[in-house]
Amino acid sequence: MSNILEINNVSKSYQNFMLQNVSFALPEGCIMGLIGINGAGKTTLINSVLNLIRIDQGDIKIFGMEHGNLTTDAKEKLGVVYDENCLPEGLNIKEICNVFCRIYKSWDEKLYYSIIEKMEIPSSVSIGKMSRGNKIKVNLVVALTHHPRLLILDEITASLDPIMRNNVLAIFREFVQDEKNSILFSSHITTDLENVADYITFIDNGKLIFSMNKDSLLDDNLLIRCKESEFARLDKTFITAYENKPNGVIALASNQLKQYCLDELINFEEPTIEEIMLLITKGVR
Ligand SMILES: Nc1ncnc2c1ncn2[C@@H]1O[C@H](COP(=O)(O)OP(=O)(O)OP(=O)(O)O)[C@@H](O)[C@H]1O
Repeated sequence: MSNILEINNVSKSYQNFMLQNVSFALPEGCIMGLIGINGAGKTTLINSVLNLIRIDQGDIKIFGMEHGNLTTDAKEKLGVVYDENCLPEGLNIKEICNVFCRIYKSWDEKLYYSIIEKMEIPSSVSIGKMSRGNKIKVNLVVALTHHPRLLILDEITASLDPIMRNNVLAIFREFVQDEKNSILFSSHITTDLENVADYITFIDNGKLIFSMNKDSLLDDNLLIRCKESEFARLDKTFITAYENKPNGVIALASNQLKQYCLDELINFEEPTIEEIMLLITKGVR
């Protein structure tokens, strides 16, 4: 399995923020969720990948090519959707199709109308008159219709209702089924990522905390809720982060703790991605 996207030691600084030495790779046929709290650097990273901002250091390869030197064909194989409408507001569904079929060689009109129908997008109104969720959906349909190999999505699911989110997640699963296509998508809705992601990349304050297989992430970590006195007795070697709460302590620990902890009062749970993210971001490490 080769990598569709490779990010090596990427740094980018703004006056009050720095993306620091971020490295990770997205293999073919996989969905990667990019997580982090507001201002962590997700959009900065995505804009760096897309060469929309100039990075200070590092290198980024898409389809094995340096991201600033993509051929026209390679650019066609890239689908990008932001959390805002990037299509002309005055055009309706048919007019969008008429415009984009001239731009993309691989535009697939049949696919376009079939996803429009699947996503229940109103076809007679212009984009500008659509709801925010429908606007995002049309942007996603356009991105899918030129048969990209890599989809990059920045926080798009937050604008969709739960039923439509499920529809879209099913489309994502179908999209990567051929094991050639991949998706990098940032989201605050970590349950969506629990459903579809193969990998999770977590950045906090511009630093990469981890980029790893989702199943390993959930298997390797334990969540502990216990009294302060119980927490005091635990071997801290295995504690990744913890937070003092009014009714005790909540902690994230390595799965290895289970083998060494003989305290029967301690209850181990499988953490959610959100619990992992919040404890690492807000807890004591
Ligand atoms: N053009 C810019 N000039 C200066 N600072 C910037 C610029 N763009 C982003 N930043 C800063 O970089 C930091 C990271 O922002 P970024 O948008 O990448 O975060 P994010 O993780 O995508 O956040 P959110 O979840 O809120 O979308 C923020 O502190 C932001 O203010």
